Amino acid sequence: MDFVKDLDNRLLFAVPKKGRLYEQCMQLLQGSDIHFNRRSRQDIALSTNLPVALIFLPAADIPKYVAEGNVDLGITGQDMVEENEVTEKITQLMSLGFGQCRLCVQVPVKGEHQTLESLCGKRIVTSFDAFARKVFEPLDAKYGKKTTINYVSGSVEAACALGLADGIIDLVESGETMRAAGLHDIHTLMTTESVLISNKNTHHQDLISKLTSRIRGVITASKYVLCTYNVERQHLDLAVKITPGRQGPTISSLVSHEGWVSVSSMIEKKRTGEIMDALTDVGATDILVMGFTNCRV
Ligand SMILES: Nc1ncnc2c1ncn2[C@@H]1O[C@H](COP(=O)(O)OP(=O)(O)OP(=O)(O)O)[C@@H](O)[C@H]1O
Ligand SMILES: O=P(O)(O)OC[C@H]1O[C@H](OP(=O)(O)OP(=O)(O)O)[C@H](O)[C@@H]1O
Repeated sequence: MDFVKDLDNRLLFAVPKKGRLYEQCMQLLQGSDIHFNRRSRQDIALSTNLPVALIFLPAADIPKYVAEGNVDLGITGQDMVEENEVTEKITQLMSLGFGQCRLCVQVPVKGEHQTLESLCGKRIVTSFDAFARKVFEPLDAKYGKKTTINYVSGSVEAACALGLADGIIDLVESGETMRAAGLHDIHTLMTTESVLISNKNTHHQDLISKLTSRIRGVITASKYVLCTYNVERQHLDLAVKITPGRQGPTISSLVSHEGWVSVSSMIEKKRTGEIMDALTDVGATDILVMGFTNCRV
């Protein structure tokens, strides 16, 4: 296939080729009806139903490609955007609600250096060397010291045990990797999650709006469920307070039961149990909760 020719006029959409964000990105693309066939080991896949080409890249490189206009749209971590120092050069379209973790300075639990000041002038190992410089350069200037910052691309937590570092800067989600390495965090530099970003001068604004709206629909659908129930009209006010909906509930009369209405409302998925209990308490019956895979609300 002549990819260069086939890429002409397509929106180039960079997604992580592996790692922590990969699976959820693939689910997001599927939910957004962006169809493609990716052949084994190929890093470019043409969409079969939209003028889009998916470019599979390391998450760490995506912010630069987007900022420089090599691709139009991308999914990566907010941490990667800041590490690449391109926050001002890209448009951040939306947070995607996965890949949530913290970027932390970590040291051995029983180590000699337990504060940033104490680490100043010592050795730091990290994949986030720009962040590390931002933290330690001001301290170096203040204390007249020179902190050594060494870049590694992965398994950062091993550095202290190997005697290569006095502290590290890396991501923490559950904290399992950190604890397994005998480390604890002494300072959080940022909290992060995955983000959808675009190039500021892309010629594909209309298509980006369309894709953004599809992706927002999938994310919203994952957070909400549709709740329907019947309730006596005299208790409707109480019930509506429990399920106000995003823009007010839909209410229709129940022809077969005089004085009763049927209510349908979106509710937050994580509050389902609590809401069903409260509806039962105000006399609602036939309470049904249904998930949906996509929406435009
Ligand atoms: N443990 C985690 N929990 C949640 N999100 C994470 C976690 N680790 C990384 N991320 C997010 O995923 C992004 C990519 O990290 P990941 O470790 O997958 O990178 P990678 O180096 O491309 O992959 P790999 O580790 O497979 O080489 C990070 O920038 C961060 O935003
Ligand atoms: O707090 P936790 O839930 O244990 O997650 C944190 C770990 O996840 C990431 O690494 P990943 O497993 O993606 O591999 P890597 O070290 O090769 O980047 C990150 O770099 C930490 O090592």
